[in-house]
Amino acid sequence: MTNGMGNKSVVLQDVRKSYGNLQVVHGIDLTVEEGEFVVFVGPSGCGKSTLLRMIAGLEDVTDGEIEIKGRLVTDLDPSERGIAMVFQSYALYPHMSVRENLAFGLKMARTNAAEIETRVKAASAILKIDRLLDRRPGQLSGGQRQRVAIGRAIVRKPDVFLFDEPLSNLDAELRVSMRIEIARLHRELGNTMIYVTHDQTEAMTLADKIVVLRDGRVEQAGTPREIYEDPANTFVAGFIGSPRMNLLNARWGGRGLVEVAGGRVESGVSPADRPAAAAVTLGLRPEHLTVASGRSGSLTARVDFSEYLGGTQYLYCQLGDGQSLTVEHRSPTSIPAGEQVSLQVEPSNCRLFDEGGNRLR
Ligand SMILES: Nc1ncnc2c1ncn2[C@@H]1O[C@H](COP(=O)(O)OP(=O)(O)OP(=O)(O)O)[C@@H](O)[C@H]1O
Repeated sequence: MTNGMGNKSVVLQDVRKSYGNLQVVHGIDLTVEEGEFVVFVGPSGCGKSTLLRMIAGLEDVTDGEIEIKGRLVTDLDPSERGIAMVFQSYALYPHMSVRENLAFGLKMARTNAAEIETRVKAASAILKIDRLLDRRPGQLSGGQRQRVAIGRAIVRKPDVFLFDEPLSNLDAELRVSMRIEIARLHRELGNTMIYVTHDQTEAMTLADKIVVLRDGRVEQAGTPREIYEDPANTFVAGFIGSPRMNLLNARWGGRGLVEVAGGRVESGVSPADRPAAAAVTLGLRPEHLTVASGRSGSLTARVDFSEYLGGTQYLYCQLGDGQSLTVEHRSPTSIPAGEQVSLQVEPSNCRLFDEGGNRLR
């Protein structure tokens, strides 16, 4: 392992987890840098929470090693790992005041009273909950409870914050404001944070690095921009982005051309040794398709349904061969259902994948 490297905060080496005969995490290697905000994202059941709980020490590791700040922690108790975790359920003590909730962990760790007072004061100022200190959790809104839960993590001055879907019990508006609060907190504290969510907007907006998981494996890890612009496979391409990337069945036409639904699209990609007419998947993001005038585009589609959202319009279309296609249309003139449209795409915006779903470059 990387003892004493200093800039590595959390290192996972071939981490595996099985419940009985069922393996749910299949050998994950990951390095989280000091101060980095890393988001684990993926569909339900992909193993995000299990992975986070293994880092926290709340779940045994079946195989592999976990290191935090240069220290091997695989077999240490949660309290010995220098981490603090914030749960979706808040996990506050209902019979204690906010002040007592914040102080409780420190009391248990025999921190002296003056120090507890200082830390509680500092944390409640950061989270703007100073005026709620004498209330009980039952007298707080959901957002305020989550602030207290985060405050309880802050007072412990952990090396690493672990968040398990902390905003999923909040309503849509509150989620947005708490998301911004968490981003601000990260900027102010500068700690390493690892955050689990199935919400791709949270992943895109909060992360320095997104780790996309599926079935207990890492599909891709990278900056939000890398994940969005340079997806490694059709799973990542389809998972991140809303509305999702169009993934069209197509055939390789040679010399950069892709044949799809009777049209030919210049893909800008020329993968070596692709036999002519080999099946490929053409990935086109809705915002990269533009409605061309007349028939000058490379694809023709019929608009089945359209949604007007003010600044933009989503066109749900069908290609000649029945494949569906979503187009994000940004123009003052809206296009009604039933219309035939000619669509154009820049070669630099085409993403090509092989039959196994892996990216062709
Ligand atoms: N105690 C357990 N016993 C058996 N299987 C479990 C146990 N806990 C989790 N699993 C299984 O492990 C897999 C990963 O679960 P995990 O909770 O980590 O997924 P997740 O990605 O966090 O999903 P979600 O977004 O739904 O919370 C799932 O298939 C789940 O059914």
